[in-house]
Amino acid sequence: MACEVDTAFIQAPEHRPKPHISEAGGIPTIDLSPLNNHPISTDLVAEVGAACREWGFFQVVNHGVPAELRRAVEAAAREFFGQSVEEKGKVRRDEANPLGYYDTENTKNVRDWKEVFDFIVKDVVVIPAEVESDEVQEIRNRWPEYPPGMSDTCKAYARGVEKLAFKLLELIALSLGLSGDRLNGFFSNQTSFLRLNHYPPCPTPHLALGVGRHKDAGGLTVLAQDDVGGLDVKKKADGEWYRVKPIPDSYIINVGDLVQVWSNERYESAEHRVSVNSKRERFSIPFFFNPAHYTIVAPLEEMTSEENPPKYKPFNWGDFFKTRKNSNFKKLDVENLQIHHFKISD
Ligand SMILES: O=C(O)CCC(=O)C(=O)O
Ligand SMILES: [Fe+2]
Repeated sequence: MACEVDTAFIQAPEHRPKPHISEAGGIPTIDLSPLNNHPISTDLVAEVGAACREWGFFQVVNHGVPAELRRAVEAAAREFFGQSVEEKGKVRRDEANPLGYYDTENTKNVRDWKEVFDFIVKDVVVIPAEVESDEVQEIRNRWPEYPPGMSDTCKAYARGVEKLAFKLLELIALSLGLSGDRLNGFFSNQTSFLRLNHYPPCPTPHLALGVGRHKDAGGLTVLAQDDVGGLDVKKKADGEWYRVKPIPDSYIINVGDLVQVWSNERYESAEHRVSVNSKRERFSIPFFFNPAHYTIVAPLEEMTSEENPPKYKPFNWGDFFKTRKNSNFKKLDVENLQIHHFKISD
């Protein structure tokens, strides 16, 4: 990455990070150890519900993902990104296959100060070949030669966070007054993927962002961050940005756009972004828990009534996902696709 900042990275003044961001009164931390008891404690369900309503974000501790799996994948990420761009470029993502290494992603048409490596949990995932076409395409992981065993390390970690994601899906369903397994059916042929994020130190952290402000498009996200910090979440109530304080071995959970639609806006996906700094590189690993490509997403019947009619028209997840991915790849002159484009006006 160039040392002088390229204008492609420069955020419009209103989106540049402010130097003082509140660390106090941030997103709630929830202890998941009551999950070991049956039935699931109603206090825990209520805590998850309150966090989803107020923030759309929370951290979890005692989540059951073995720490060794996380250590191993963090070490692999460090080794992989430590190589030359030429080496990393051997597993570069392209338009035909969105998996692998990538260092020129745009969020809302501004370039992010980061490099990433994307992979899927299973060996193959089916997505639409083109937007609004019946043809499908199989995508497969691209694994680098170095570090050795990276595919096994990444897959073992993925299976661990996937289990956690299913537990969270159940808690979220219960917190909406639904049966615990109500949302599971959407996730039987997942398009979930994981991303290794590396944010190098940035000479102009006041002008650029590691990831520009955005909402996650899928079901929910299970994120591991290191001890550097930089993730900022916008709170609905006051519109301010709050920095998420790193808690060792915890996970940061956020509900994505699909939960917003399924719940008919009882929960909303929150805007977030990543600030960078000039001194320390930062690593993070999100797991994006996404449904099967053919899922038709619409407010759940149980979440709507005559007084509370559906706020969204049904849409196809595969098309939405594919359109969003294309916009990360290319710089567009228009706003990229967002769920508000499916909103039914009041
Ligand atoms: O690095 C982080 O803390 C968050 C990254 C993120 O929001 C994303 O990749 O969608
Ligand atoms: Fe995100």
